[in-house]
Amino acid sequence: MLQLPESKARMKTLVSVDESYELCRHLIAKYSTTFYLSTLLLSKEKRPAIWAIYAWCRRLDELVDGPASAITTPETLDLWEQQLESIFAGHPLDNFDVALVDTVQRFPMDIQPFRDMIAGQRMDLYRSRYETFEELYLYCYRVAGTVGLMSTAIMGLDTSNNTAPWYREQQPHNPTEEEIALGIAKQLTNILRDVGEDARRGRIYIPLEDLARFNYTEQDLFDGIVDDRWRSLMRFQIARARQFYRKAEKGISYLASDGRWPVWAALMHYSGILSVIERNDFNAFTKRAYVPQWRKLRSLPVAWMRSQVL
Ligand SMILES: CC(C)=CCC/C(C)=C/CC/C(C)=C/CC/C(C)=C/[C@@H]1[C@@H](COP(=O)(O)OP(=O)(O)O)[C@]1(C)CC/C=C(\C)CC/C=C(\C)CCC=C(C)C
Ligand SMILES: [Mn+2]
Repeated sequence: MLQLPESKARMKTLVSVDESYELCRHLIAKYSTTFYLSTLLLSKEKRPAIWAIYAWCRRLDELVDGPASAITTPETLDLWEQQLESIFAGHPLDNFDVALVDTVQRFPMDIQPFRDMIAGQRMDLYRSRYETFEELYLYCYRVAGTVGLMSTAIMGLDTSNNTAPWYREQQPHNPTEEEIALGIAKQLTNILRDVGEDARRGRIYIPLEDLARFNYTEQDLFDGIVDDRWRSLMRFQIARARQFYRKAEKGISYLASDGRWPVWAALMHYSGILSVIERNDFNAFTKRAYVPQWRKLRSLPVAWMRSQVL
């Protein structure tokens, strides 16, 4: 179980930078094999930095989502925020933070996306419904769009894409919106895949305005009713998520070349979850939509081709 660190006063000597990256590597490999495998396609310098970011995000998410979430309060997140400030000031307070301090020094990045993610996790402490898509979008930006901004700071951009004559007059394209779009698409996908699990915890992320549009009630959702109203509602949600994937795809060619393959691979895997939901006749309540390992492996050469030519 992940825990907040002991208080500063009781802090023991921290591990070395290498040992800390190893802790982060273990954490990502344990929680998310697919993310972990995608990071192996990155250069040796960038890979551990992504692990450090992942570990910070995952530990934060576990505070509000994991087994110890019952004892997480807004004050816990205040503490986490103070710890973040300390990381950016160069002072790690626990063994995982040692790697992140090294990462933010080697790959200068803005602290704001990290603060925004804490704000997103805070929303999970007091909200279990979203009235409109605009409200849900803010949540998705905070808990997932921010990951795009953090990761791109490490993966880097390749400005040689901006050398065509028509760029001379303009600012080079900065793919911030596309970076965020991939996080949004991924989060919308998570929401559709986990709809049953979330309902069992009393949570509904699908905007209530959408439920109303398809004449589907909260009670129907808690009862796991799969009928034509539900199928139409899900088709609508899936189409929306795919719009964000399409937007994200347009930004990948602006990434430094070693980042394009892993990002294509990750994108194809997440968007594949939507197709599995369709194949399951939209029954996300009792059938967990997952992409089998062989299919993920099969998509790697296609992801590579796309990373070379698109
Ligand atoms: C130009 C362009 C397209 C650039 C690409 C930018 C890029 C690499 C974007 C990555 C976007 C992305 C993969 C976002 C992940 C979002 C995510 C998984 C959010 C999860 C939130 C809470 O959701 P929930 O509780 O429903 O999920 P679980 O069931 O608990 O999983 C998060 C859990 C927040 C915490 C996020 C993470 C732990 C993921 C961090 C991932 C990385 C740092 C790796 C990204 C790197 C690559 C190579 C794809
Ligand atoms: Mn979670």
